[in-house]
Amino acid sequence: MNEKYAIGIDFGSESGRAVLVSLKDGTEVADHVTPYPHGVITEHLPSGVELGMEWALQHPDDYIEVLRKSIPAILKTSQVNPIDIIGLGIDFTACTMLPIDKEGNPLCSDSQLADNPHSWVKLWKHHAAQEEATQLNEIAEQRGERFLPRYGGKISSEWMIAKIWQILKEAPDIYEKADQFVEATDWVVSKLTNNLKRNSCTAGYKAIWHKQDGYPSEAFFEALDPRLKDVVKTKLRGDVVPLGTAAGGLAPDIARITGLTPGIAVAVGNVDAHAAVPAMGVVSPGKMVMAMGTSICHMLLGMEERDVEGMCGVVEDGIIPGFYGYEAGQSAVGDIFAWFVDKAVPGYVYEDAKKANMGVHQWLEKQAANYKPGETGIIALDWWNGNRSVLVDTELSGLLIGATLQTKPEEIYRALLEATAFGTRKIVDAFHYNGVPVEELYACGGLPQKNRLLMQIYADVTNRTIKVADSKQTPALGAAMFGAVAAGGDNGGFDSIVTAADRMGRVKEEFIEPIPDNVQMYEKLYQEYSRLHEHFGRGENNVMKRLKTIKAHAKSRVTMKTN
Ligand SMILES: Nc1ncnc2c1ncn2[C@@H]1O[C@H](COP(=O)(O)OP(=O)(O)O)[C@@H](O)[C@H]1O
Ligand SMILES: O=C(CO)[C@H](O)[C@H](O)COP(=O)(O)O
Repeated sequence: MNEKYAIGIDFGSESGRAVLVSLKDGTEVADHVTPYPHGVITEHLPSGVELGMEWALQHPDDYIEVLRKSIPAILKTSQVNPIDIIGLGIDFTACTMLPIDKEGNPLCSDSQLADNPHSWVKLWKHHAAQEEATQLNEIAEQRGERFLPRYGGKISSEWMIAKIWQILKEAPDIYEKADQFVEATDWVVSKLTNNLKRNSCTAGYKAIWHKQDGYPSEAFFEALDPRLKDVVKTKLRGDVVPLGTAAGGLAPDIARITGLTPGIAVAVGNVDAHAAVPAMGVVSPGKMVMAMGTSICHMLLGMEERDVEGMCGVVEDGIIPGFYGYEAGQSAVGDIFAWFVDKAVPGYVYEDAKKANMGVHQWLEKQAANYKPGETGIIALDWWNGNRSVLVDTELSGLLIGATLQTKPEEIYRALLEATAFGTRKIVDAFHYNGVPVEELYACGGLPQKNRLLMQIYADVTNRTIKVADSKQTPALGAAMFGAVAAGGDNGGFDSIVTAADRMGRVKEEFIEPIPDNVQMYEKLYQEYSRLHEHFGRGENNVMKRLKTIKAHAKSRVTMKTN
């Protein structure tokens, strides 16, 4: 039999990346990135319609553009015969969701509805449904809903039900017109196969679905809003199927635009961070996988269902069959560094970086590496995009403390790197001291490849060894592995994701080890971080929320004046 291959496509926040991998050993034969033409839509729709605060949308055509561009590109570079490509899998940011009509078309592609922002794809980091999430949590708590502890005590505004409820409240006509609400990962798979299948991973982590209990009861939805009573039977209808299941064969029209063979197995959708776990060879407890990019998702396997404060969720078989999959996360990490570089760095840094033939991030990293832990005298809270774990509050915001007239940009940059590491330490501790041990860390995503100082700080702050992915596109590799599982062992693929991980998953040989002196100093700084975390994060001082309210009032007064 010829060597067999699979394709994985990782749909990120800014771009989609496809890889073609050999099923012999997971070698990435070719990869290609397609930036989304419309990027993340935060201020106004392409037609000019203005968006509110905390909105983040995407254009669904951009996902199809990734298929159209990246698949032919990897076929061309690799020169692999399409006959030997037996499976395809995708992973996506989540909860990234959209309303579709009866034919499966996004409502925003209807010109009558396109000017309504609620007809568009809501990206995971759309945070404008916080009011709904807060109310949902209050009602769930009053009713003693069993699902709440499985989500660390709080359902996030990033997730499906809060987003659907926001649509219902603010655009009841869009809610009415939506035949279904779907995760973007399931929608793209439906375009690939002409078959809409809901995957158990996004349903479990993002839509409060449980393997034994199903979705929350009608009575719960009715308590939220009587109009939501039958939302599960109507707009969330359809079977929920396990990861690695084949959604169907590749549709002929997609085969035509991509150059792939019609009918090859396409796996049901998956989530980016979750797909990365088997791609690093992680199929057992004790190993926390961090998908480190614009944000961080922390993934961990456990043998039993435990309550952990502020985790995003625990889902049986949610990552690897046979285990409880735990997820937590930080809603901004690389994005915080990007904010600093784009919006707050003085011009001379750009000039010096240019003279040194370096990027601004690299230049700042090099300067920041000259400081010892504690030497900057500053500390930050990493809440530039709210807090996902353990506080689960998107209304929180950033804080920098200790700056003086002598503070340099590289010191602030270092403090921001450290703040994100402290945020991860909170998450590690929350699991480790609540019966889900974390012995070592595994890192993938863009950041471990880009910033060595950041990775050393993470090892020092958490006092744990970090193993780094040996793949350029780890989630896409994982997605390809699920594609090969969907194809099945008899067709040259695999019978289980564990076998696929054994053969194809990998990490680099060199590990990042904590440095004992740094560990000691960071322990002190972490205590300071924890004090600030409790003070500003648990209601002792709600200044961040008050500032947001003042801002909203001030903004509405400006709008009134200009109208
Ligand atoms: N040298 C660097 N050090 C730290 N962060 C960086 C560096 N270069 C880019 N970044 C940040 O990395 C993030 C992109 O990460 P990446 O994993 O490539 O993307 P994504 O999260 O969309 O998958 C951006 O937020 C960017 O600001
Ligand atoms: O919540 C998620 C997964 O559960 C998002 O997909 C994730 O945070 C976005 O990832 P990235 O920053 O790597 O694009």
